[in-house]
Amino acid sequence: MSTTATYTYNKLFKLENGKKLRNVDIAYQTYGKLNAKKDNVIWACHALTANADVLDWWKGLFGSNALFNPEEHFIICANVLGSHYGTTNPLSINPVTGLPYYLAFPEFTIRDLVKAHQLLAAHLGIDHIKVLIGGSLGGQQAVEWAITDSKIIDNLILLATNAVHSPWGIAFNESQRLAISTDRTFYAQQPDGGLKGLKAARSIALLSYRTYDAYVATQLESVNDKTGSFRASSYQNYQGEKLCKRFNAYSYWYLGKAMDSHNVGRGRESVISALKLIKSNTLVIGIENDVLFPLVEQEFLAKNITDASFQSIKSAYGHDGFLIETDTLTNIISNFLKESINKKIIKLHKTA
Ligand SMILES: CC(=O)SCCNC(=O)CCNC(=O)[C@H](O)C(C)(C)COP(=O)(O)OP(=O)(O)OC[C@H]1O[C@@H](n2cnc3c(N)ncnc32)[C@H](O)[C@@H]1OP(=O)(O)O
Ligand SMILES: N[C@@H](CCO)C(=O)O
Repeated sequence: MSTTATYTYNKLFKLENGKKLRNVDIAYQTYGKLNAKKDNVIWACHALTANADVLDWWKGLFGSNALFNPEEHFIICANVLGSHYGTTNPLSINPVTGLPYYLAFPEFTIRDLVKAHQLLAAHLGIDHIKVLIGGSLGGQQAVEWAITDSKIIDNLILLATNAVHSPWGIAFNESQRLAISTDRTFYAQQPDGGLKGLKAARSIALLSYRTYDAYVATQLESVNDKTGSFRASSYQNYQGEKLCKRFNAYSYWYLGKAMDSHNVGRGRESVISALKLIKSNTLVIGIENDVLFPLVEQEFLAKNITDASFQSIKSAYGHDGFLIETDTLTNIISNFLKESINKKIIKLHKTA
């Protein structure tokens, strides 16, 4: 059983920067049924350009016959604030002006994305999450959520993510915004504004999601006599155009800024003391040749979250491997969840 729905938060939604949004829509999908004990919730947080349909974009890990399946679990995934897929975003109508926001949309942070999803959880009557999982920007949300409300999360799974977005990551995002800003249609504020810029931005982003080896494996020329029209060039164009067919430049611009804002130490004693607030049983997974979120960032998370273990995986894809290496991830995560049950049994014996 799957449900696609939108929850509208009718009160003023106060952002971290103090600005307010009215009537925030939160688009979400659920799969399966909440059991009587309300202890089978799997909440997936999506990354930069995905949507609420986790069974579609995380096939292999989510789906019938997969580890996270709707027969056994109540799976929830919500589209993030500012994104293109149904949640309030820069193309939404500003109730004050009656016109789309475009660049009048307020900037927001990862904490705002989490706050919206916490409101949705309250609306759905979810007060206990068996597994909270996310990769990349999804992992940034999951770690923030766990810091603010660890007691409701039994198991936290963080993939290819970090505690603070790095100068390197911010530089990639800024380069993408520079590409969008060279497209004058972006400032015309129309639904398809900035699409040429978005195409270039995705092409830049791809370089951080893939690796040298992946390009050699998939885009190497089979002949030696070419001086132009290279496969790698065609691939960059194709990938840019593919995103433009399903996303908008304004959401992309704002979501990159939200990613830049990610710093679990902001307004708290320190990054480490913020991570220490997480009491959930935690698994951190990194990808060996991830150039955007290098392993050192996941090692840092695992070292400073009290009850955390760390695993690294290999992926020819690099960073995007967290979306693709679902067989390996299924093995690692199912072992982690089995150990989590054992830990619970040991704890029960100790307290009995
Ligand atoms: C409505 C929706 O689609 S919703 C959301 C879907 N997306 C998401 O959820 C975001 C997360 N997903 C992703 O970022 C990506 O889908 C990933 C990382 C999982 C996989 O990326 P892909 O682009 O599928 O893989 P890859 O990098 O191997 O590229 C393959 C594509 O490039 C094309 N391609 C490969 N080489 C070339 C080339 N030299 N020239 C032109 N095209 C090429 C392939 O034909 C293929 O095209 P297709 O996507 O139309 O089938
Ligand atoms: N490829 C991912 C971003 C990488 O985290 C996406 O487009 O959502």
